[in-house]
Amino acid sequence: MTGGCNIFLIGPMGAGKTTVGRRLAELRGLEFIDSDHEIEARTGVDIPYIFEREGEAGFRKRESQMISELVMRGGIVLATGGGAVLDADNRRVLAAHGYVVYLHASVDQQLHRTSRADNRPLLHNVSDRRGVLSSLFAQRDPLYREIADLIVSTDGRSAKTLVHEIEQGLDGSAPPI
Ligand SMILES: Nc1ncnc2c1ncn2[C@@H]1O[C@H](COP(=O)(O)OP(=O)(O)O)[C@@H](O)[C@H]1O
Ligand SMILES: O=C(O)C1=C[C@@H](OP(=O)(O)O)[C@@H](O)[C@H](O)C1
Ligand SMILES: [Mg+2]
Repeated sequence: MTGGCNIFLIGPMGAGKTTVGRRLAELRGLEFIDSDHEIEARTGVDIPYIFEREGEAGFRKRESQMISELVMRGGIVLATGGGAVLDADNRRVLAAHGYVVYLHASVDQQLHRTSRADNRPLLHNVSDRRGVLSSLFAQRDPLYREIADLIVSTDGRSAKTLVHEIEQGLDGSAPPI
C-alpha cells in the first residue's frame, strides 16, 4: 500500500459502503467521496439515467475515469460502486493507492438492504432479485478478496460497529511506505 491515508471501500450493493464510508470519514477527519455521487454531481444526471442512455458499458467507463482520478488524491475515504472491481485497472489502482476494505454481506443481507431504494439499475425490473444478486456475488467476491487489505462481515451489524472494526484494522496495519 502506498499513499497510506486513503481508505477505499469495496463490496456488493447493500454492503453499506456509502453509509459506513461517510461515518468513517467523519470520525477520522477525512474527506468522504462516493464514486456514484461524484459521477452524478459532475454529469448532472443520476446513475439510472446513465445506464439508460449509455448502457452499463458507458457507466463503467465513467466509473473507471472517476476512480483513476480520485485515487490520486490523499486523505479520502472513497465508497466505490459494487461493480468497480470488475475492471482490472480499477483493482490495480485501488490496491496501489490506499487501504482497501471489503465490506462483505450475504445475499440475504444485500436483498434486505437494497429492497427500498430504486437507484440501482441492475436491480430494476428484475423479478428474481435474489438470483441476480447471487450471480453478481459469485462473480465478484473473488475480485473483492483479491485486493482487500481487510475483510469485514457486515451481516446484522450496525454501521457504528463496522466503523469501529475498520478503525482497529487500520491501527494494526503496516505504516505507509
Ligand atoms: N450496517 C448496517 N446496518 C443496517 N443498515 C445498513 C447498514 N449499512 C447500510 N445500511 C442501510 O442499507 C442501505 C444500503 O446502504 P448503502 O450504504 O447505500 O450500501 P452500498 O453503498 O454498499 O450499496 C441503506 O438504506 C443504509 O441505510
Ligand atoms: O454493483 C454494481 O454494479 C453497481 C452498484 C451501485 O453502487 P452501490 O454498490 O453503492 O449500490 C452503482 O455503482 C451501480 O448501480 C452499479
Ligand atoms: Mg453506495
